[in-house]
Amino acid sequence: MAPTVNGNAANGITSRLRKANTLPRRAYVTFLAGNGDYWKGVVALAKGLRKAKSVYPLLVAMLPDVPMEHRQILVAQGCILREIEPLYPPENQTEFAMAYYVINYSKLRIWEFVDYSKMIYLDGDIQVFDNIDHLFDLPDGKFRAVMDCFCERNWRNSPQYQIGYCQQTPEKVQWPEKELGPKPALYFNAGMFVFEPNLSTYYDLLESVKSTPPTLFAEQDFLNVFFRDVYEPLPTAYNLILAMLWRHPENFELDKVKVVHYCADGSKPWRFTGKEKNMDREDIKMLVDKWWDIYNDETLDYRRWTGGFSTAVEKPETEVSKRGRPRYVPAPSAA
Ligand SMILES: O=c1ccn([C@@H]2O[C@H](COP(=O)(O)OP(=O)(O)O)[C@@H](O)[C@H]2O)c(=O)[nH]1
Ligand SMILES: OC[C@H]1O[C@H](O[C@@H]2[C@@H](O)[C@H](O)[C@@H](O)[C@H](O)[C@@H]2O)[C@H](O)[C@@H](O)[C@H]1O
Ligand SMILES: [Mn+2]
Repeated sequence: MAPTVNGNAANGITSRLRKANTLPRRAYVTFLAGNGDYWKGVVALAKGLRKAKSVYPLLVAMLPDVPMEHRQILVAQGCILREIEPLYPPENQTEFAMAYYVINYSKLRIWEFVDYSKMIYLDGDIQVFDNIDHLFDLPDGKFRAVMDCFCERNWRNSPQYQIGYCQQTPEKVQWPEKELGPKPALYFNAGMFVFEPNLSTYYDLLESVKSTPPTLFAEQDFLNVFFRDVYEPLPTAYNLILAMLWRHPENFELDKVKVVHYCADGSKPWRFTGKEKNMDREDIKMLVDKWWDIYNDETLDYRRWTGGFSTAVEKPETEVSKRGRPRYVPAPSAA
């Protein structure tokens, strides 16, 4: 039986639910590792999707090291937890832009979530301020994500940064084809992307990781090469990398931004001090406050949610998968 929803939303939502049982299954998915404080980002994301009236659940692909206390908090917020095995790149001497990026290869496990036909991946340091469910309706067969920016210091070891080239303003500094060869293909930020889980793609990814020497931006670089031929850029409004505020403000309108990615140094809202470079900007402080408004809004807590069907805590019936690892075959919430 479909979950009860308030008044007039009931019919629309219930009929959507009935259809959902026959239409392809869709969900948002994030990644959580370790016993640090990223779980706060996931709580805010679950509440933000509810506030934006998304009708799709939020899965959390989590490494085994996520402590029970954090798991319980996330389930209480309506998240669907799915434990994944870590995935590491080949042994290497590469200095990642951030040492912890090595765990981000584990994100690739989400291609195995083939009980969903289409998913939107969102980093735990992302917030969705406006409904983006319509992205699920875009044609299949593409990898959709927002273009990144090369101007921040953590790109200092890249050829782009060293010559001052950025794909956000390709006319400002021309790419020197003679000296450096063909211009780099369009490059996306891997903090948000629309994709289709698929087992053969998943196995290709696993094989390709084994033979691809890691580089500066770890799995983000890897994904950019792997999906190069099917990558379709999304507008900046769907993943505003905060550094764009001071690097390329002309490339977007802040009041039209739907998704904010708190990836600039010092911008993680749950540990914000305002002391790092650019963190004293009024727009940064406004966006961090907007994040906290959602995180602290108890009316958005799952247990109190009366705003309509959103992140379903599905009653899993275990089904032993081919590898004997119990996989959950979610069913629509019976609540
Ligand atoms: O200790 C950590 C570090 C990262 N992450 C996850 O990995 C994602 C990518 O890391 P991060 O967002 O810090 O990278 P950035 O986008 O800032 O480069 C995070 O959003 C989290 O979802 C995590 O769960 N625990
Ligand atoms: O493991 C590599 C990571 O690379 C990306 O983050 C970077 C990148 O966007 C740079 O361009 C920014 O300058 C930087 O701030 C930011 O941290 C993804 O957001 C993250 O999910 C993950 O893939
Ligand atoms: Mn991020």
